[in-house]
Amino acid sequence: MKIFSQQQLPDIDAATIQEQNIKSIDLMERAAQYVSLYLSSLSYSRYVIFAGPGNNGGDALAVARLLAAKEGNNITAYLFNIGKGLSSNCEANRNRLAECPNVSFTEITEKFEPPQLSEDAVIVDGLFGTGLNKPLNGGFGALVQFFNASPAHIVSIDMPSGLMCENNAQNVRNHIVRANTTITLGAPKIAQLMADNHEFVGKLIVADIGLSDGKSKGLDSNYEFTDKEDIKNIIRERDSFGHKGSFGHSLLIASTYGMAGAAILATRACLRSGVGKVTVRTPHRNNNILQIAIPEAVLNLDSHEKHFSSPINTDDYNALAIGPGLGTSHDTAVAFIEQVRRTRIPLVIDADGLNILADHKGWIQQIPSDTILTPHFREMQRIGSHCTDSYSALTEAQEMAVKHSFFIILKGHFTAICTPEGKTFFNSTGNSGMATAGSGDVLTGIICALLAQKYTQTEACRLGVYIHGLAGDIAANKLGETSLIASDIIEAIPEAFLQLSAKDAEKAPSPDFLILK
Ligand SMILES: NC(=O)C1=CN([C@@H]2O[C@H](COP(=O)(O)OP(=O)(O)OC[C@H]3O[C@@H](n4cnc5c(N)ncnc54)[C@H](OP(=O)(O)O)[C@@H]3O)[C@@H](O)[C@H]2O)[C@H](O)CC1
Ligand SMILES: [K+]
Repeated sequence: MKIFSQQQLPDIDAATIQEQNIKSIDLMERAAQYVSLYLSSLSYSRYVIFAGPGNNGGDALAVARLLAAKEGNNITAYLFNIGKGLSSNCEANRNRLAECPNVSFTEITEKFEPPQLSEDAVIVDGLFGTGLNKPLNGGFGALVQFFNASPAHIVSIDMPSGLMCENNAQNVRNHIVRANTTITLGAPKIAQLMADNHEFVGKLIVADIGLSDGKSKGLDSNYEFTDKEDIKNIIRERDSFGHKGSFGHSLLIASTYGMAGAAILATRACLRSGVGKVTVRTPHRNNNILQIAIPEAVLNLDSHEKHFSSPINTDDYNALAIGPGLGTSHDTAVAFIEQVRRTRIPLVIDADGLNILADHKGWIQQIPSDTILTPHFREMQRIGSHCTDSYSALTEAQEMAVKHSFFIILKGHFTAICTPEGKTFFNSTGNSGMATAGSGDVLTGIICALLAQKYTQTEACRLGVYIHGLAGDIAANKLGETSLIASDIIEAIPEAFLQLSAKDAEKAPSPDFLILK
C-alpha cells in the first residue's frame, strides 16, 4: 500500500473522483459511512461531535447525520465557523445536518460553552485533518486541552487534530488531541507511524475508502506500507529438487564468552528461515554451549578464548551477519572492521557491530555498498548525528541509506526499511511484546538466511521484518505480549512461513486427487 505525502493527498482525491466519476462530496459520504460504522460498533450511546471548518469538519457533520439515523443514539454536534468560512463540502453537510431532526446542532461563530463530558460519551474529533498547516493555538488549542482533560473516549477522524502529517518537531504537543482511536482514510500518514506520536494517535485503524493508487495521474510515492499481499509477491516457493547447497550457507559472527545466547538465538532463527546450512564463528569458550544448544550448526572457532579477534575468508558463504553479542573491545573492533572491509557477500550488521561503528564513526565510509544495518532508535542516535525524535531518526536513516548505499532497518513499532534508492517501507506486523532481549538477534538471523537464499536486499529486509513481526504476533496470541521472550518468536517462525506459503497450505480438493510432493 502506497503512502502519499500531505502535498499529494488533494491530487489523489482528484484522481479518485475522476476515475470513479463521482463528486467530492460522495467521497466524503463514503468516509463518513466507514467512521459511523465503526462508532456504532462501540458500546456508547452518547456521541459529541466537533467539526472544524474544512473537509475534516465536513466528514464529522456527515458522521453526525449517519449516526442520528440509528435509533437510540444521543447526538450533539458543534461546528466551529469562526474564521474565513467553511469549505464547500463542509457547508453542504452543515445544511444536510440542519434538516436532521434528532441531532442537537450548534454552529459556533463566537463564544463556545463547553458541554459536560462524562466517561460514557464519545468525542468525535473532526476539527482538523490533513489540511492543518500550522500548530493549533488560541481557542482551538484550548478546545483540544478540554478534550484531553475530559474522561470521554476520543475517536479522531483521519488525524488527531493538531498533528501534522509528517514533521512534528516544531509542534505544540499539548495542543494535539490524544485520541483513543484514529480512523485514518485511505492509507496511514507518516506521522501516525512514528513512535513518539502514539500518545496522540492511539489505536490506528485504516478505512479503505477506495482511493485511486495515483497511477492515472502518474503519482508515485517513496513510502509504502508492507502488507500481506506485498509479502506474498516476494516470498518464493522452495525448489522441490533443491538440496542443502541450493538454499545457501549463512555465516554468523557473534558472541563474546558470556553472551553466547545472542549467537544461539540468531543461529536458530536463521536455521528456521529456510537456509541450507549455518556456520557460526565464535570464541573458543563458546564451543560446548553452542554445540549442545544447536546441533544443526557448524562451528568455526576463533583462536581467542573469549572474543572475536580475527577475520576469516567469506568466499565459501552466501551471506554474513555480524554483531549479535560480539562485544566492543579494541581487539574485536579492529577485527570487525577488517572483516567488514574484506567481505564481498551480502552483509548484515547488527547490535555490537553498530556500537563499534558508533565508537568509530569514520569507519562507516569503509562499509561495502548494499550492507544492511539494523539499528533501533537509540542505536540510530549513536551512529547518526542529529536524531532527536522518531521523524528526525527516520530522516537521518533515509539520508544515510542514500549517501552510503545502505539498507537501514530502523526498528520500532512500525519498523521502517530505508533503501539506497530513497524508498521507505513501513512494516505492518509485530507487537510490543517483541521489545525484549534477543528479539533483534532473531531478526538478524532471519535476514541472513534470506540473503543466503538469494533474496535481494530489499526483499530480504521486507520479508525478514514481516516474518519476524508475524512470528511475534503468533507467539503473542498464544502467550500474551507481557511474557513473550525471543525464543518464543523463533518457535513461531514455522507457523509464520506456513501462513504465507501457498504451497505449504495447498490441500487436495477431494479424495479423488492425490498431490504428489
Ligand atoms: N482522500 C481523503 O482522504 C479524503 C479526506 N477527506 C477529509 O478531508 C480532510 C482534509 O480536508 P481539508 O479541507 O483539506 O483540511 P482540514 O479539514 O484538515 O482543515 C482545513 C481548514 O483548517 C484551516 N487551518 C489549517 N491549519 C489551521 C490552524 N493551525 N488553525 C486554525 N485553522 C487552521 C484551514 O484554513 P487556512 O486558511 O489556514 O488554509 C482550512 O480552513 C481529511 O483530513 C479528511 O478528513 C474527505 O472528506 C474525503 C476524502
Ligand atoms: K481530526
